[in-house]
Amino acid sequence: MAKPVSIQVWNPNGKYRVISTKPMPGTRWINLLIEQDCRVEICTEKKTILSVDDIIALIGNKCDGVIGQLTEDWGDTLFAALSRAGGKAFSNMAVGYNNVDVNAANKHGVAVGNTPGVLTETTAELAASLSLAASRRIVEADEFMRAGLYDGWLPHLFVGNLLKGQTVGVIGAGRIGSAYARMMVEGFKMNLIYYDLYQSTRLEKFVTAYGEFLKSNGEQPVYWKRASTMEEVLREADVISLHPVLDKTTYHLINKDSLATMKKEAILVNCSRGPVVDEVALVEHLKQNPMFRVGLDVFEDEPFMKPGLAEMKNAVVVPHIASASKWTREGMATLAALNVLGKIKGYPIWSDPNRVEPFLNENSPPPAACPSIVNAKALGLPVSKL
Ligand SMILES: NC(=O)C1=CN([C@@H]2O[C@H](COP(=O)(O)OP(=O)(O)OC[C@H]3O[C@@H](n4cnc5c(N)ncnc54)[C@H](O)[C@@H]3O)[C@@H](O)[C@H]2O)C=CC1
Ligand SMILES: O=C(O)C(=O)CO
Repeated sequence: MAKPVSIQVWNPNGKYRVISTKPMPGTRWINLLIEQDCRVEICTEKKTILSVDDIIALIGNKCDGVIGQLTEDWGDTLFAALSRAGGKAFSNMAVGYNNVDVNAANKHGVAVGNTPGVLTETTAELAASLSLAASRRIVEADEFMRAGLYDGWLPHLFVGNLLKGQTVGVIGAGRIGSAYARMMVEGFKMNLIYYDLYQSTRLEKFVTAYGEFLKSNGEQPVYWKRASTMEEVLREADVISLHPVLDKTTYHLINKDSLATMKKEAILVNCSRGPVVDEVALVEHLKQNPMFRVGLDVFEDEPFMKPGLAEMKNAVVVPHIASASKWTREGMATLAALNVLGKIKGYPIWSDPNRVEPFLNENSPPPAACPSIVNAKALGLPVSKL
C-alpha cells in the first residue's frame, strides 16, 4: 500500500468529500463545488502519474466523488474502492476515456463523466499546427537556425509541401476531426476525403458551400469525398490526421501495411491516442522514407517514445498538449467538476454532450445537470429536460 499522498483542502467543513487527483487550471471549478457544500481535496503530490495505490489512499474511507486524469488506470480496483467509500461519481478531465473500464464502473454503480466539446477547436488547432510544422519543416528549420548553420538564402533550403489544392484525409470525423477538416479546407483550400463509421452531413455541406463560394469568386473550388474504406483515404490523401476514439477497432489502425499504402511524401498527424498507431512500424517507415513526415501529440507508451523516434528529423513530436489552451483546460476542469457535483446532487444528465456552452458561461450559474456521463444509459440515469 502506498503511503498517504499530500493534499490541499478547500472548505474543510463541506458535507460532500470530492477529490481531484491533480491541481486543475482556474478556480471556477473549485468555487462551484464549494458553493454546493463540497469539501474539495486536491492532490498536490509532485509525481506526475499517480498509481492505483496512491489513488486508493486518496479515496480513503469516505469519498463522494473523484475527478481524475487520463494517465490513471480506472479499473475494477479503483471503482470498488470508490464504491466502498460511498462514492457514486467519477469524471475524467478529458473527452477520451480509454483509461476507464466503464463495465467495472457499471458493476459498482459509479457514473463516469468526460469533457466533450470544450476542447474541440483547441485540439483541432494543434492538429493543424502539426500539419503545418511537418509540411513546412518548421522544427528542423528552427534547430538549424539556432545551431548557427544559416549562412544565406538558398533555392533548396528546407523545401516542403504546399497544402493548397492537395487533399486532406481525416480518419474519425467526429467533433475534433470535423473541426480540423474545416480548418484545413477553409484555411488552405484543400480537398477533403474522410473515413468514419458515420456520415458527417454537416461537414459535407460545409465543404460544398465553401467550394461554391470559391467558384463564384472565380477560384478553384474544393471537393469532399466520404471514403468507403480507410485504405481509400490512405491512398489518396496528402495529409492524414487521425481523430477516432481509441478502442479495439482502432488499436494499431495505422500499421506497417497501412503506412505502405500511403503516399511516399504524405504527412501523418496523430492527436487522438498513441496506440492508434503502431509506433515501431512508424519509426521503421520514417527511416525508410525520409520524405514522409509525421506530427505526433500522442505516443503508444506515454510518456515514452519508441526507440529511434526521437532521432527522426522527419518527425515533429510534442507532449500531449493538443487541448492545452487556457480557456479549454479551465473549461475541462469545470465540466469534470460539474459531472461529479451533478451526480452527488442527484441532477439528471444533460441531453446533448455536443452542446456544453451553458456550463461554461462564467456569468451565469450552470444548469442543474451533469454535462456528460458516458454510462448514463447503462445506469438508467434520467435525462435533463432543459
Ligand atoms: N491529444 C489530445 O490532447 C486529445 C485527444 N483526444 C482524442 O480524440 C478523440 C476524439 O474526440 P472527439 O472528436 O471529441 O470524439 P467524437 O466521438 O466526436 O469523434 C470520434 C469519431 O471517431 C469515429 N470512429 C470510431 N471508431 C472508428 C473507426 N474504427 N474508424 C473510423 N472512425 C471511427 C466515431 O464514429 C466518431 O465520429 C478522443 O476520444 C480522444 O481520445 C481528444 C482531445 C484531446
Ligand atoms: O481530452 C482528452 O481526451 C485528452 O487527450 C486531453 O485533452
